[in-house]
Amino acid sequence: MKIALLGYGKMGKVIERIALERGHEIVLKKDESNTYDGLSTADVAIDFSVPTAAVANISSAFHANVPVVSGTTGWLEHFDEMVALCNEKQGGFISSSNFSLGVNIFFELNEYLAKIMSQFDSYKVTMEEIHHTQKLDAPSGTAISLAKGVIENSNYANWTMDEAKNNEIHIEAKRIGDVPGTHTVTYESIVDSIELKHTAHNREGFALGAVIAAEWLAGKKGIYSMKDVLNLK
Ligand SMILES: NC(=O)C1=CN([C@@H]2O[C@H](COP(=O)(O)OP(=O)(O)OC[C@H]3O[C@@H](n4cnc5c(N)ncnc54)[C@H](OP(=O)(O)O)[C@@H]3O)[C@@H](O)[C@H]2O)C=CC1
Ligand SMILES: O=C(O)C1=N[C@H](C(=O)O)C[C@H](O)C1
Repeated sequence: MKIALLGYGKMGKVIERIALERGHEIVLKKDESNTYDGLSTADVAIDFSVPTAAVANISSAFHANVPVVSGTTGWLEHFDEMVALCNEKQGGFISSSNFSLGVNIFFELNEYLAKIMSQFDSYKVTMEEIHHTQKLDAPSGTAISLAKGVIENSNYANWTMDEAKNNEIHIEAKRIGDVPGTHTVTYESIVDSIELKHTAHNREGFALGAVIAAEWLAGKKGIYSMKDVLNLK
């Protein structure tokens, strides 16, 4: 496939290496300074940029009739707009806060545990995410996805980074060194704790998942998620 990289930072460079290893061609490496020249020749655009650029990048791809795999986080208040544009252009779109196989398995475990724990008032759930000090957004998109997974399968109504009310999930965001991404979901009672934890050792899993998602999306129209790609529905 011909791939346009929208965002050529830490993730873009790992995605480039994995894509080339899998026999793909990179037709555009867009950073803040250059244009979208070459985008329309791509079979797919992979966006790992910054929260303030994702909407313009994704929109540009849909207007160029190029399907999009977006991993950028911190822009999801505009998600519905991008879905509407994708449908208007009859495009293809996969957005995920985390493309790694391990985290998507973690998402399933999180939802399963939330269903079980919703029966027991004696436990309170909290979340912690740890990332590198260069990360622009907080909490992480993965942590927000985890919180949504609990909310959809329990009596919790919202998440917060402040002190949580009874029906809220507290998310603690820590920024330490060059940590790739560690997420912990904890259910605490007065007698014990139950913890789910995912630790990324590097960015390989995120990048491989994004390239596999791009390969899966080829020729498809519509809005999909990693649940579709990994057949986890
Ligand atoms: N879904 C997933 O699996 C994962 C998602 N992410 C997310 O991906 C995003 C990128 O992460 P990461 O690669 O580590 O971050 P980086 O900061 O290393 O890379 C982002 C790049 O985007 C560039 N950029 C800035 N403006 C634009 C623009 N208008 N168009 C294109 N590129 C632009 C930046 O350039 P400059 O530095 O000059 O501003 C930078 O090189 C983040 O939102 C992060 O949360 C990260 C890992 C996994
Ligand atoms: O910025 C990062 O590095 C990461 N961001 C994503 C997120 O916000 O969840 C995914 C991963 O945790 C790495």
